[in-house]
Amino acid sequence: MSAAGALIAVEHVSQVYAGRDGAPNWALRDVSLRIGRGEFVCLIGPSGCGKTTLLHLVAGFVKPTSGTVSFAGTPVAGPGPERVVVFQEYALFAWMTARQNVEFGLRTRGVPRAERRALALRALERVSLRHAADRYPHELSGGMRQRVAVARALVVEPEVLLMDEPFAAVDAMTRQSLQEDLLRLWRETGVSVVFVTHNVDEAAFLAQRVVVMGANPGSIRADLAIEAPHPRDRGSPRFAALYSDVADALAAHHGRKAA
Ligand SMILES: Nc1ncnc2c1ncn2[C@@H]1O[C@H](COP(=O)(O)OP(=O)(O)OP(=O)(O)O)[C@@H](O)[C@H]1O
Repeated sequence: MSAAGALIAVEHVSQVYAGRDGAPNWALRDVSLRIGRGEFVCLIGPSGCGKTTLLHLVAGFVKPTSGTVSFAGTPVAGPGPERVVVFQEYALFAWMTARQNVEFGLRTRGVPRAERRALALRALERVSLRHAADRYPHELSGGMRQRVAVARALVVEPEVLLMDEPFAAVDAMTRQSLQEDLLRLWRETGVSVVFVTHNVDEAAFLAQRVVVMGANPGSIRADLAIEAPHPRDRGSPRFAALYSDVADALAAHHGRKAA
């Protein structure tokens, strides 16, 4: 994929912060990554390897120390509705109902009230939460809150969802159903997904491509194509093989098996 043909093109990006001792901390060093339209890519790696930094560069929250980040052939100069971020948790406004939270992004874009309402309800329907539209975040379970966050992200019809460990804070059963829902929404909308996780099972279940990162300096250590079609059956020998491929790539670069 050429840089011009890629939806997201990260070219020789480094991001340096001042460390505690004053020495440079290479959150990312010379990272290049191209992601195509409609791809589902997981970024996996140990704490501190720069996964969130990379996501935030694509989101336009920060500018790289050096190198370039482009989206659809144009340099990223700041956040935009075509690139929305879904955070791990607590990203909903506590004083707004589920529907008002979903409407928020549309309000800032000047969509008229009646249309906003209809679009928000449709987005909540897509995540099976139409019935909870008038509830406040504290009246929703963790899984429901993340469904609202996904509806809020999708309602603006982004080209890419940038997801930062979005399901890390919920229990295992809820997590699996959120993963299945996300795959369905990805299929239905054609949106691209860049999904940060620490979890090998999650990457093996979701991704078409797993980008393995390492720390000190933050960099890409392996880029694995996962060719198995969705839905993937966790009980199958094929899934066990996928899981091992991802775990082995992580272990090869970090000297141990991940969870
Ligand atoms: N704003 C900042 N100022 C200073 N250092 C930062 C900043 N943001 C990130 N870092 C440092 O950059 C490195 C990469 O951080 P980042 O959060 O991107 O890693 P990560 O792989 O997402 O980690 P985790 O899995 O723990 O969330 C870390 O050493 C972190 O301390």
